[in-house]
Amino acid sequence: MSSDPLVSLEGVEVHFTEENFLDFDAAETVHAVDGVSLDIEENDIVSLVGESGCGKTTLGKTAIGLQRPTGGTVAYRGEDIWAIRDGDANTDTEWADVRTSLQIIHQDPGASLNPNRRLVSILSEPLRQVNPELSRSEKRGRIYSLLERVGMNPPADFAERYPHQLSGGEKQRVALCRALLMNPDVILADEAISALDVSLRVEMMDLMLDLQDEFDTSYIFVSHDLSNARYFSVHGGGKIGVMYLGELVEIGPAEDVIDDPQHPYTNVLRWATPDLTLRETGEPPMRRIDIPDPVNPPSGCRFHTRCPKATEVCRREPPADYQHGEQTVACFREDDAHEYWESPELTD
Ligand SMILES: Nc1ncnc2c1ncn2[C@@H]1O[C@H](COP(=O)(O)OP(=O)(O)OP(=O)(O)O)[C@@H](O)[C@H]1O
Repeated sequence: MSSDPLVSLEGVEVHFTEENFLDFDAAETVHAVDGVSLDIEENDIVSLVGESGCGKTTLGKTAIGLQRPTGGTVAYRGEDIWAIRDGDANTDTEWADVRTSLQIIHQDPGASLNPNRRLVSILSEPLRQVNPELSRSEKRGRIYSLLERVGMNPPADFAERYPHQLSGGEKQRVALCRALLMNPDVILADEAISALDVSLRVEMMDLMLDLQDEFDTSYIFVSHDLSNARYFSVHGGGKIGVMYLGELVEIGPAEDVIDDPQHPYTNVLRWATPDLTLRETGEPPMRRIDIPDPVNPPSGCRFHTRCPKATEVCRREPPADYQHGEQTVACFREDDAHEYWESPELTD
């Protein structure tokens, strides 16, 4: 067995260049992800949180090989996945196997389930790919037992239904079954519970966690909702990674990040999550509420334009990653000897 992480991102950057059809010289580059390094281990859980547009989905898709990075590397078990994809790697690893190992479930499962096929046919497809040796009745047996396992009873009845005959929660369970039947190493759950009724969200997260051990998989859980990310990562013993304008500003064990946030932006997210009942004051702990444009991210620390703790040096210099216990934090405040402490406070 290799000791390499399952998936390892090193200095990953994803920039999207958008043409301006009125002025071809004025193409704009969106800095969706910048300089992110992150490891996903076996049976790991990493929840990615942050405001809309901060790059969570792009980072998740990059980690599972659905988005090619414009800079940095993404390795699967120590091998560069894009070199495998391009046939440039000196390896026996096949791109098709990498693709099978890295799965996704979306916010809208309905869109990814073929409306013209019954569930038994939708769920036979991954088995055909991964276990071609199974007979028809063995496939059916596996599908029934998994449907039963995710609470869709009686399975023989559900197996004959079409996607439009299912509720949103049932569709999401089918999407989860389909991903699991691929026998994946990692599932990217991209806002996978956000569209469900609040009462069903915890049920779905519990189901995903129960199935994690049985199927030996890791999750990258993308959510704009810190309380869901907390539930998922705390119950699964995983991490929370906080993103701001394309950068990972804090990552660590879920309880540490929630109970003892080190980055001033993590504090804002915590403040903005009423479920956490952690609001200490009526005012948000930041100087401005507007999010800067990812086409033109601020210099230095990207959060300096809103940060209540920013000093002149934050405008000038991007902070390094500092270690605070098991948390990794991109903020000068972690370094007692940094010139930050002598630098004049930003007030504009
Ligand atoms: N294919 C694309 N082409 C151009 N820009 C893109 C593309 N995909 C994403 N972006 C931009 O990249 C930035 C990050 O988007 P992303 O969807 O990763 O953020 P997010 O944190 O997942 O947001 P949300 O929670 O709203 O889904 C945004 O500014 C978005 O508009």
